[in-house]
Amino acid sequence: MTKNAWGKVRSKLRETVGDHNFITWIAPLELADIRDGVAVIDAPTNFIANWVDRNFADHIQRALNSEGAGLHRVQIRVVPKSQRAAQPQAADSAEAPDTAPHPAASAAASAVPGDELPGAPLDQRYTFDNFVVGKPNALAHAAARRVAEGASVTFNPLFLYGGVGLGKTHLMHAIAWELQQRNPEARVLYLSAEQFMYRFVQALREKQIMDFKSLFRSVDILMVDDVQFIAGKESTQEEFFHTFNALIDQNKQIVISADRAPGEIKDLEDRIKSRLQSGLVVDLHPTDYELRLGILQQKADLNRANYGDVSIAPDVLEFLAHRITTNVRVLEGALTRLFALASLLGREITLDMAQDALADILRTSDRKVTVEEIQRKVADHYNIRLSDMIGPKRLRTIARPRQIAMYLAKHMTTRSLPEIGRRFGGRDHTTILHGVRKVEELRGTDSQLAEDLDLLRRLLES
Ligand SMILES: Nc1ncnc2c1ncn2[C@@H]1O[C@H](COP(=O)(O)OP(=O)(O)OP(=O)(O)O)[C@@H](O)[C@H]1O
Repeated sequence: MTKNAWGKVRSKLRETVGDHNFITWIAPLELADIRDGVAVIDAPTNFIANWVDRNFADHIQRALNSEGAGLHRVQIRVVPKSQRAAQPQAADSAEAPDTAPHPAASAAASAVPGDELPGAPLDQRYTFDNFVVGKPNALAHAAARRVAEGASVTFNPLFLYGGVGLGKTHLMHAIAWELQQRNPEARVLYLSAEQFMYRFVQALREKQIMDFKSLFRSVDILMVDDVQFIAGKESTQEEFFHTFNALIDQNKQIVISADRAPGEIKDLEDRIKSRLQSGLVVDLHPTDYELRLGILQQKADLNRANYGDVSIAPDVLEFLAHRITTNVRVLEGALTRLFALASLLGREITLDMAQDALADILRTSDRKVTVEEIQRKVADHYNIRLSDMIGPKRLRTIARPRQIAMYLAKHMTTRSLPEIGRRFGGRDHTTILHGVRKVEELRGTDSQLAEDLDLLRRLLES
């Protein structure tokens, strides 16, 4: 069995066990050998090996057999990462939550032998390579890159903040991956503020607070995600403050993320606020259309690799970038749903299918542009009367703007063709469809019209 075939088996497993299980349990495994009908699989820790053996061995055997391996057994053995042959970084990404050491945490953890290991798993997809840069996140990305270079500590802490699903966690993981790759010895510790609190409380309960302190003070880089979580939790804040100060004093890099700026986190002690502000504070702005389109194009390419046979009509990505403006996670979810559906049905992803399959998402992120607003803006733009939008005139100077309004109504609202027809003076849905198609066709050849469409869209979205 070649590495390539193992790659295929892994993709299959990802489909059967789901993303979350895959990242946590399957991604860290390596196929070591197949002999006499037995596949030998290496796992990096006892914990993962046991879990996989109990829960996923059958899946793995079936997936390998579907590639012609002819197995009657799968044997999972423990081979710590450091003892494995060189292998791609991506395959080693994630480990079990809580109980198993993460590669990024292992060095730090081993500083206190026998202690509970505090690191959180890193997602192998969250790398700089997979992060699309646009105007809204350029500064945060540049700052993250600088920290990931691991050279001299220039701003400490780096504080990243921004709304839900705008890429804070992605950037934090990317920093951790990069640092680890550049310097495998570096003791990088990434965890959420919630996990920090959990570890702290556990250490208190088990009277191991000195171990806890020395563990956290022995890391080279500490990364704490969603720090707003410790607001209102006094003793955790206190401990966090001391850890923070100890690391800064030793010139160790700290990276923090939160959903808002330090000064805006309620119930956070002032001395912590001011500490958090003492380095570089950068925010991830809400995405703009171009960034959303860039992200969608990248995710569509990744999805194509998973669902090889699915094709997607070009206007679908533009439609999604226009319509789903809430956050990148929702955007990703929408695209995944379309690919899964198209693959199940064996169909191309078209605009109609997208509108249908994503009606729930589109409704909630609908900016509530109405057909009437569209008609008004288009009439203004082309200097025609609003009544001509719904009237019967067939003059080109009136009929074309009307068709443009039909096109925008189809693309920017969730109204069906008959519903749009009713709002255009009771026209039949086939007339609307004809208008939409006409504009779609002209858009490719008439650059003035394409520009008008863009402008009108922006006006309607603002
Ligand atoms: N610029 C980007 N390029 C590629 N993917 C992105 C980008 N921004 C966000 N994402 C993706 O969007 C999803 C949500 O991002 P992430 O989890 O990092 O958000 P977050 O800001 O930490 O959100 P939360 O506040 O919910 O913790 C992830 O799958 C991430 O990969």
